[in-house]
Amino acid sequence: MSDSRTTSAAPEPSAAHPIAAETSGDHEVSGVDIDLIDVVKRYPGQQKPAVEGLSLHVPAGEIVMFVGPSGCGKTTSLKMINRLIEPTSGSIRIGGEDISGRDDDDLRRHIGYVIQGGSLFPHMTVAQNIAMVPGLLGWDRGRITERVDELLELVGLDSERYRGRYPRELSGGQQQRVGVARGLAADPPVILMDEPFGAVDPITRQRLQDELLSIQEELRKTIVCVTHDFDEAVKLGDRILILTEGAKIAQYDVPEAILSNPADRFVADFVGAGAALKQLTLSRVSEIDLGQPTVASVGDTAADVLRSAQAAGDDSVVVLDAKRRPIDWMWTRDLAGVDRVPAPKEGTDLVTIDRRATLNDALDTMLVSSHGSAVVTGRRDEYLGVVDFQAVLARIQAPEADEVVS
Ligand SMILES: Nc1ncnc2c1ncn2[C@@H]1O[C@H](COP(=O)(O)OP(=O)(O)OP(=O)(O)O)[C@@H](O)[C@H]1O
Repeated sequence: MSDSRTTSAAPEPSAAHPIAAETSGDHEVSGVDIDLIDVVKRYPGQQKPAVEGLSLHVPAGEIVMFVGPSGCGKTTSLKMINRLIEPTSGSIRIGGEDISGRDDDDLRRHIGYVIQGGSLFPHMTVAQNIAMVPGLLGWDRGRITERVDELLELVGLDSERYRGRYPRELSGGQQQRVGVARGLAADPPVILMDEPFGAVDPITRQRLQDELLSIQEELRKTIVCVTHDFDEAVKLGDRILILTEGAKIAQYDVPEAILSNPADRFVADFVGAGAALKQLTLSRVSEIDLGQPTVASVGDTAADVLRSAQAAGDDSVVVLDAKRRPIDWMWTRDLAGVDRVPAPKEGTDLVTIDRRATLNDALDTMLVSSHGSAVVTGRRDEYLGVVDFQAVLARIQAPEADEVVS
């Protein structure tokens, strides 16, 4: 069953600032604790409660993933945290404050909510969608404009280009990014997500997940996220909550513990036969020694670049832009006949991987790369190096990886 962390006592409410930031260690935690105490939800006309007495402690600044079979009560449990659904009994505390006493509209303005597809208002621009909650909270115009630009940047969209667009003028992945920006807009300490990346293709999904991890590294919100995808839960979750029918806790623990020590047969079945392989999802690209092939900028003298590449024994060169973001990955043979390093050809879309991506993601990306390896980026897409199969294998076979891949 659940570990001791599921039943810690709820903190005392602070009368002055019930939903305020906490600090822990080196990192500023902007999230707050969430506590569910014996929460029951019985829908009218239903024989059995959808949620039969859920008690749960979500620590400030962590991502907790809710998983479990269809109909087990994940979404009902999530929506009770922002009172989109009212519990039949029990209590919920956010930052120590019992939310039943709060005005529900006001509560929802202080809790981010991100759902599948972004659910943007079609008649509003990107900027208007993001600005909605800050507007309702009475922020002044200048502060809102600044915030919209900052958030678009944070979710990887160029503000100039996208702030005036309507949702129909965006791809599914971009709409989802705007949905995340909107959820973060008023800087809420708590963000609830329901299948946030369910509607996008696997590569976009992977990028959005990486971006969420990157944002979380900076902001340390408390995030509760429902997913159908167990791999996503392992990748994103500081903890995973596995529920059975009636939102009963089958196991609540860190991903490593669930994978290596499932609490019972139900969890073992749920985790599935590929548990050892899934552990690849626990290792990140950032743990790997990256290769450092020759780099160049557009316009560099080709002969100089070739000489450096040959001296280093490289058969390819990574081309960076002025902000050190990778834009092309050329074979040295293609430099032989030119004077200067050319700009990437029209339509070149270099596939890169974020350092927070998992080794599973890295293997997927390498398989579609013509180089058989992948260019790795860090904060704000800055170039870090290159990862190849040998490096991934070396990581998996390293002694310290034994407990990860057993
Ligand atoms: N408005 C409602 N009225 C009556 N029953 C409902 C209502 N909403 C949900 N239920 C029932 O409550 C149970 C839990 O539903 P919930 O949507 O929370 O499950 P879930 O785990 O999120 O499911 P899924 O993974 O399929 O989205 C289900 O049996 C569902 O049929």
